[in-house]
Amino acid sequence: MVVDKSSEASPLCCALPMYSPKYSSYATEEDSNDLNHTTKHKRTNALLTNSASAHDLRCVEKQDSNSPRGALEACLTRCSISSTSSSLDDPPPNREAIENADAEAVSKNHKAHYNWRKFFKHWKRKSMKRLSSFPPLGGAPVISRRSKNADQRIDVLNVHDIYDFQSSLHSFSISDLDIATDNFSPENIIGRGGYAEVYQGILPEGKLIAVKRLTKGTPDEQTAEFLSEIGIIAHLDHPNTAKFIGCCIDGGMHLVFWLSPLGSLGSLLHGPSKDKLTWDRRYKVALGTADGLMYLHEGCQRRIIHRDIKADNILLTEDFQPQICDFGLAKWLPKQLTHHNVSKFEGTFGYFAPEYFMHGIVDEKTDVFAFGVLLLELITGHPALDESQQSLVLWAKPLLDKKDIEQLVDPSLGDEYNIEELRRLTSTASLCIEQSSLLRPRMSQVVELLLGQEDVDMSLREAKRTMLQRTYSEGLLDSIEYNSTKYLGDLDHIREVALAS
Ligand SMILES: Nc1ncnc2c1ncn2[C@@H]1O[C@H](COP(=O)(O)OP(=O)(O)OP(=O)(O)O)[C@@H](O)[C@H]1O
Repeated sequence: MVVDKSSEASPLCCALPMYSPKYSSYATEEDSNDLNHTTKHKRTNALLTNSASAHDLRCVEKQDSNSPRGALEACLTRCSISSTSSSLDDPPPNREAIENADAEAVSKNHKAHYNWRKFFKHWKRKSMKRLSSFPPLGGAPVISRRSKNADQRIDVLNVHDIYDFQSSLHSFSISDLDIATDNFSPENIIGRGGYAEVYQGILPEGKLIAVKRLTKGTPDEQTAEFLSEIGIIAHLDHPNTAKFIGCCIDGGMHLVFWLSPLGSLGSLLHGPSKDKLTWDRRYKVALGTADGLMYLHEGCQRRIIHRDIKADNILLTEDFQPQICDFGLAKWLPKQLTHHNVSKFEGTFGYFAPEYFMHGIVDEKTDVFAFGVLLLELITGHPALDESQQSLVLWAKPLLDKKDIEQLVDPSLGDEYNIEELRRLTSTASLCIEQSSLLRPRMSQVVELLLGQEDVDMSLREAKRTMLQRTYSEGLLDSIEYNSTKYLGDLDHIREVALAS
């Protein structure tokens, strides 16, 4: 096997060629109800093939270095090069079993299984309490070729290397978590998502935790979700991102976070405790979420696109500091790429940017669009899609265009809001939900807009004016021409296809 020297060596730092198939059909929809509640979450998967088997996921994502899991797998594939001298005692994959199948695909599949089994087994064996699991993004260990002699022994990144990084992450045993959650008692369930059940728990020293136990899908799908999420969150360190403290791979896949005592913004905004969300707190949530998203897009070593920004994925600390959570769909975007094309259609209805459901395009601006919808939710108190599937964006847009902003304010706030802050929130929301991604601000501009930096607002509006002039003189630009009616039509079409399958 040849080591690909063109790619970086860190399991979390690979920059392999991008795989960008076009999606062709929409297949499944899962409803999930957040126990904290009320917002109806819908996740759709548009699949290249007609089933979402783990094999499909692996085949698609294995080549996708922008997925943290893909990058981790690429690293571990390299680890397998030295597996003959490994001290691990797993048997190699059974070659006979794959003879009658598509040899290449199945053998890749086996290798991935083998690598992950080996990794997890080794992880458990270390029986370490301190989990020094993943190297920091900047400190990529180097893959080196020790010899090119006949036996092709190559000294590559070893599983041990992955451990030799200091980290404050904790490796929990299943009994730790059983004790903390009272044997995963249903009474301790605080949230349910498309892939997981989340339990609250308490550590012996009295600290409160949230244990995300991956429950849906096949073991391979759970592994995929686990690795995708862990590949991102293990590197995050910002006041406005969820606080990941460790994991457990006994008896299933578990991610452990500090508990956010108020649960999700969605559960509060659309639940019985809505009155806690005063205007000041809403404004704080808007600013903090914008800061967290700016950190993901512009402050991390690699651009991270969250892909599922929504009220249910914003947790709240006891002082209403927002924390972005659920990085199961997140993608890295290498510097040299303007955007990423996804092959699977995933996310949440009501928050999709037009270019995402038209062309599968994912970049920072798709998150910006979703953030705009979130701002509208904060202002209006309406969900992104209501029970009759009405889109908040389409309801709010005419009012935003007419600057009839007071009509937008959540009636439960009465007159208890700051008109200047309302202006900032509505004008920012209006820019974020522009049909054309080019006209949407970057998150750093969003933060400035929310803080009242007029010049950003002016420059964005000037950009829009220029673009419109060009549009009329040079023929209509698709993105501008893509109007609300078409947006609604496409949204309906996608919904119909998803529900029909
Ligand atoms: N650290 C935490 N503290 C408090 N509540 C939490 C925490 N993490 C998750 N939750 C609750 O659990 C819910 C589901 O969590 P999460 O979104 O991570 O699961 P998921 O299965 O990945 O969801 P999705 O279907 O959006 O992908 C959240 O909306 C929130 O209500």
